[in-house]
Amino acid sequence: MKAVQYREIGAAPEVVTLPDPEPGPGQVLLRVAAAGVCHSDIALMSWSAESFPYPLPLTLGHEGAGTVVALGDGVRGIEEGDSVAVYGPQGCGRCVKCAQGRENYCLRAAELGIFPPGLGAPGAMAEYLLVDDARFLQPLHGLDPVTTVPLTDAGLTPYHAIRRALPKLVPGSTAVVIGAGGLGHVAIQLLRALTPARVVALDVSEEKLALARDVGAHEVVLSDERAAERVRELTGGLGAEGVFDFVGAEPTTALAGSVAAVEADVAIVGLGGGAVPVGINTTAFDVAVAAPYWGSRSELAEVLELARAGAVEVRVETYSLDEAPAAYERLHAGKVNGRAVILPNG
Ligand SMILES: NC(=O)c1ccc[n+]([C@@H]2O[C@H](COP(=O)([O-])OP(=O)(O)OC[C@H]3O[C@@H](n4cnc5c(N)ncnc54)[C@H](O)[C@@H]3O)[C@@H](O)[C@H]2O)c1
Ligand SMILES: [Zn+2]
Repeated sequence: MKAVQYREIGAAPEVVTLPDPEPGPGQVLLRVAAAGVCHSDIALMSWSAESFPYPLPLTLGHEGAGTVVALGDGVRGIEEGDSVAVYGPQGCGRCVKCAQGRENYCLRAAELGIFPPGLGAPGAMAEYLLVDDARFLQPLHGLDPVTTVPLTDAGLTPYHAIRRALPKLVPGSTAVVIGAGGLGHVAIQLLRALTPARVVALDVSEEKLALARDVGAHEVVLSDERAAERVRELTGGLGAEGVFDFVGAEPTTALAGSVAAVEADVAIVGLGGGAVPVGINTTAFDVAVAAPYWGSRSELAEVLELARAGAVEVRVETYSLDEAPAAYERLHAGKVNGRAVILPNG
């Protein structure tokens, strides 16, 4: 089969030919219909050899959806021909987080060498994907795999972050979304569907601001040195009760801290390495700052239900497997509008 691999530290991803995988006991083989291109992969591919956490070569793609084509011994409850989305986080299967279906917070998995597809284990940017356990598969029930696949990360991650902040997002409140990219443009829609908050979206690109407006942001603000002041003005000087930073770099985490209202919930989702300056001497007391990671299995099921109800619609640009390296370049250059999705089987 053909697959997209990150093979060498600092090199661009490459399209290679690999043996077709076969399911072992308990495993499920998918013919991949769609694989999402996430900015986290770009962060990952910028790490040094010393800090790179996974074995190379690595088949990319931690957002995957496809059709079940073969079942390993002992797999029950799923049939060949089923169309499914893959829940990415993996767990040890024995800790409290795993029992709760919150494999995203299982810390033992990595210690045991159990990794998510595309983030340590072979990922979805290939014609076929092996999934270790049927409990990580969620039926699509008629959803289009191409527009649904980003929901496994670009939908699930903002959904998890927003759920934490729901008690703060009451009528009259404001939610700020920093970065209206793959995750951010879904976050805006989730905020509109789940909360009465006024949604203010920020980005450095006018095109992304147009997309943000198109998917439901009430206000858009260019993310420049005047942005904090603009957001403060829009909130009558009080700041926002929910702040979601999908960039996470120094300028945006500083912005996130400075637009937070008293008792705000600030979620730093982007992996840009910035920190939020909060303290008792700032204007915002009792701000809670969190760095949420991905989401739970039940939250993925909930996000898929929202898509079925028409509450979220991912904007996608589609590419063939051979075009995947070019799709990563476009994402790196900030040119992807919505989410880039690879179609490994054409
Ligand atoms: N915590 C998690 O579980 C998790 C999961 C998935 C992705 N991520 C991270 O979330 C971030 C977003 O991922 P994505 O795939 O949506 O990326 P993306 O490239 O699609 O979107 C990023 C957006 O941020 C905008 N942007 C860049 N600099 C900005 C600035 N200074 N101010 C405002 N906007 C700015 C870009 O124009 C772009 O629209 C990445 O850092 C990614 O690694 C984290
Ligand atoms: Zn991701």
